[in-house]
Amino acid sequence: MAVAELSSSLKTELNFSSNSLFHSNRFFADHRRCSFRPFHRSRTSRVTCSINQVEAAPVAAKTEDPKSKSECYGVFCLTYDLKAEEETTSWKKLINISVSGAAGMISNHLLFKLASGEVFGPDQPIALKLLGSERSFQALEGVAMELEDSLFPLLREVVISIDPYEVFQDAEWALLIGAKPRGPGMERAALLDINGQIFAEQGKALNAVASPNVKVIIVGNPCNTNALICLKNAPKIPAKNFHALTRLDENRAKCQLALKAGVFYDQVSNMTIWGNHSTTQVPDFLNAKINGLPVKEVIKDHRWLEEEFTEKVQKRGGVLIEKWGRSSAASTAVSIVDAIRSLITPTPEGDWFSSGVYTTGNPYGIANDIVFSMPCRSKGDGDYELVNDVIFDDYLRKRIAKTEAELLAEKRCVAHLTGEGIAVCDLPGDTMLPGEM
Ligand SMILES: NC(=O)c1ccc[n+]([C@@H]2O[C@H](COP(=O)([O-])OP(=O)(O)OC[C@H]3O[C@@H](n4cnc5c(N)ncnc54)[C@H](O)[C@@H]3O)[C@@H](O)[C@H]2O)c1
Repeated sequence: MAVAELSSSLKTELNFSSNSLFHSNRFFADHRRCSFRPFHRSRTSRVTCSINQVEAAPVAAKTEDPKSKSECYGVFCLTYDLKAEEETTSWKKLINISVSGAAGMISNHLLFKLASGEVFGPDQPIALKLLGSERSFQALEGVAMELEDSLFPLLREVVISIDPYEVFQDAEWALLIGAKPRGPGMERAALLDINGQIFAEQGKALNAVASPNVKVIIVGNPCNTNALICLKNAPKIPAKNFHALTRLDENRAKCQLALKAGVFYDQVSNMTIWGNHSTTQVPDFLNAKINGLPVKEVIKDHRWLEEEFTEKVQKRGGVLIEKWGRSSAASTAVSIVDAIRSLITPTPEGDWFSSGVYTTGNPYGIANDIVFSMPCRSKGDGDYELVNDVIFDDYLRKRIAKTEAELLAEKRCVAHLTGEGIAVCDLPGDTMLPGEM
């Protein structure tokens, strides 16, 4: 490049930079008054944009010529001149929700549920901070465009980036979905390592920039061990705040019991998934209830419960992949919504829900220092407590021991990512399903 060209290019860059800064500051002032920020494209590989949404009240939209603002994007170029008194006073304080793997299939369902208000409520404005991989960045822009076109009043801000430190800034919820799929012939140990590294990095980023009480739901597989890696790399965040998603398994188990008993699935309660989100998981029919009665009193076919039911739930994901040609996305998104709702609304009296949580001093005698799915209850404050009144029999104990052994082996296999020394991979058999566990 000729010197003259170079200097002109640099000038343009500098102009762009100071221009962006100017817009940023100006709009930030607007943000404080009106609770929104405009799109801003930085010169790095990251793009940050913020959706401007306004309350339903008709307000004059002050538009500048979109073409004159090269850094803004579609609707983000509009600056709505809301008067302070027109602010929606009934809305709660905005919450920051970070989602990784935001251009993936699960997120494609989940983000629209979050933005619509069906998860956090119709008076809860949200900011969505979306993390993608370098490869999926363009698709992430497509996601932002679709969110933009959906005109969700509660969606106040959208950030898209490939930098977890940017996306997790002040996150109050982190929904970690992005992970590499298990390729054909890939060893489980290799998957644990590849995805473990992603979750180690994201744990560090959460530790550095997220809200200290951020609630983290790990969906990307193998989710229990990814959750363990993530929490070990985020020592400032309480280990109790990390969850591995086993709610889809709980939902699947409820559905199978309802089908067998000939009742609608809302009659099935107290369903625990014990252990790993893998084919060693234990759907607990001993403690589950149908119409308030123990399952074994309603379904007399105990052979079906022990053999067919358990295997059906364990392998449901694999069967679905065979039918669909891809892993479950919509029902997974629904189960993430269920998992969040279970933490922000009080658990109905006598019932519980399943979540993969950190084992420390649990009442069931399960090994400490792993992430294990167990029965939980919540007061609706984002926290949970373990349920005490569950019973065990030999069948249940034997099955639980198997899934526990698998998780302990997975833990040894990722010791290099949890700061616990040299990894030793002695995984017991290949129990996970390809593509989904
Ligand atoms: N726990 C469960 O119940 C459950 C159920 C279904 C699927 N899953 C798992 O969820 C994960 C995502 O499933 P999907 O169907 O949405 O997959 P997908 O392949 O459609 O999407 C994953 C996205 O994550 C992105 N990604 C990869 N690495 C990333 C990183 N380091 N940071 C940010 N983004 C990254 C990819 O580019 C892709 O866009 C998979 O690991 C899958 O096995 C878990």
